[in-house]
Amino acid sequence: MDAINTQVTFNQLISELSSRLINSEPAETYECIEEVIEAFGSYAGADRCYVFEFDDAVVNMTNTHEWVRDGFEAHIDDLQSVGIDDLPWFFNEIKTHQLFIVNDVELLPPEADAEKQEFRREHIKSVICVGIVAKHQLLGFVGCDRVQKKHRWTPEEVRCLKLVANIIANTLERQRTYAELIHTQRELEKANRLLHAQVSQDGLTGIANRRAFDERIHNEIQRSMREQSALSLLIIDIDHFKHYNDHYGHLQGDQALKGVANALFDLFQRNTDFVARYGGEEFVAVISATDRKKTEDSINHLLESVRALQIPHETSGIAPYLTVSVGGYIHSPETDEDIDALAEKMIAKADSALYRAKSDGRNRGCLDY
Ligand SMILES: Nc1nc2c(ncn2[C@@H]2O[C@H](COP(=O)(O)OP(=O)(O)OP(=O)(O)O)[C@@H](O)[C@H]2O)c(=O)[nH]1
Repeated sequence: MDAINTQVTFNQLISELSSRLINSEPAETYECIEEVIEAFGSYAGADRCYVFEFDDAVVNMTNTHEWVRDGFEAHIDDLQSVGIDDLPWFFNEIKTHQLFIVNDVELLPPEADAEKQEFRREHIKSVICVGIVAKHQLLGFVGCDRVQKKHRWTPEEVRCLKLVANIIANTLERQRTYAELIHTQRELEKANRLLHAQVSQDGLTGIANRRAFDERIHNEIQRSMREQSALSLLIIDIDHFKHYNDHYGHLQGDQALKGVANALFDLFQRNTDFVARYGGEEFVAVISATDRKKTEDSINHLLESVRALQIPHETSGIAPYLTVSVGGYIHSPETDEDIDALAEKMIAKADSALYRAKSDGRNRGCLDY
């Protein structure tokens, strides 16, 4: 009667644990497996119950879960990354039959000498292990030991341990699939970030391109509405760049564009600043949380930093080196302005200020507000 009661209790517990495992989050799975082996260990009157997992190459096995009866020695720390060659007979049995039953360690055959020595070292008298197999792949095994005295494993205990191995196999398989899914998801996110960086970057100069500018100006307009702070937009255009190209050649023209882009990039380093190549020999800068004085200072700094590059431009007619003209517009937003319309208006205003700077003799800036 006692045996029947024990069996009923075990079956109930295993059924509860397997439904918990089905619904468990990956973080809870570890704990659930510990409870499953504890349930089996208690049911089978074992002194120790454990799970080993093989590595991908199936050359090493690691004790990943262990339950020990109170007062018995735990071995999990000694049994990390154990070579399967250390226990060849055992491994062959598990691989071939997915089952290893020893009622009396002292009666192991001579070819299992390595196993006998190991079991003696761990004071094991009887041992049973069942392979954990998922999708025809041997992932590891679950087993238990009797240390105090020998035990003849019953067919019912074998059946129950096979059930436990099956539950663990499904759980590990699910965990692996989950880990693979997370890995794939991370790879995709990384690829997307890279792609986004590529489509937002200007191929020649390496700074942001017009597409990135369009996105940024919209975000900055939203921010300036939220924070009720002024926003400046500058359009920067290289003076007489056609003459430069005609005189020095297109390749050197490219180098000059890179030089100007780097100088602008170095200048607009604040988090709230942004610079992009707008197209051809035109650049744009967005300055957030600013005011008229700060914007004028920025314009003067950038005119000066391009002059300071001292890129020779013999055919400029303005200076012996490369210069730029700047058109700027500073806007203090109302709360409910149309963002697209405002972006267009800011570009048009900065563009007409640039036109004035060009008409007034170039190598200078004009700011509208
Ligand atoms: N090397 C090089 N030149 C470019 C590139 N993109 C545009 N350009 C040249 O930039 C020049 C722009 O000429 P324009 O629009 O007439 O302007 P500009 O000569 O600078 O005259 P202003 O702006 O009025 O001072 C053209 O000669 C284009 O070929 C580029 O990627 N590389």
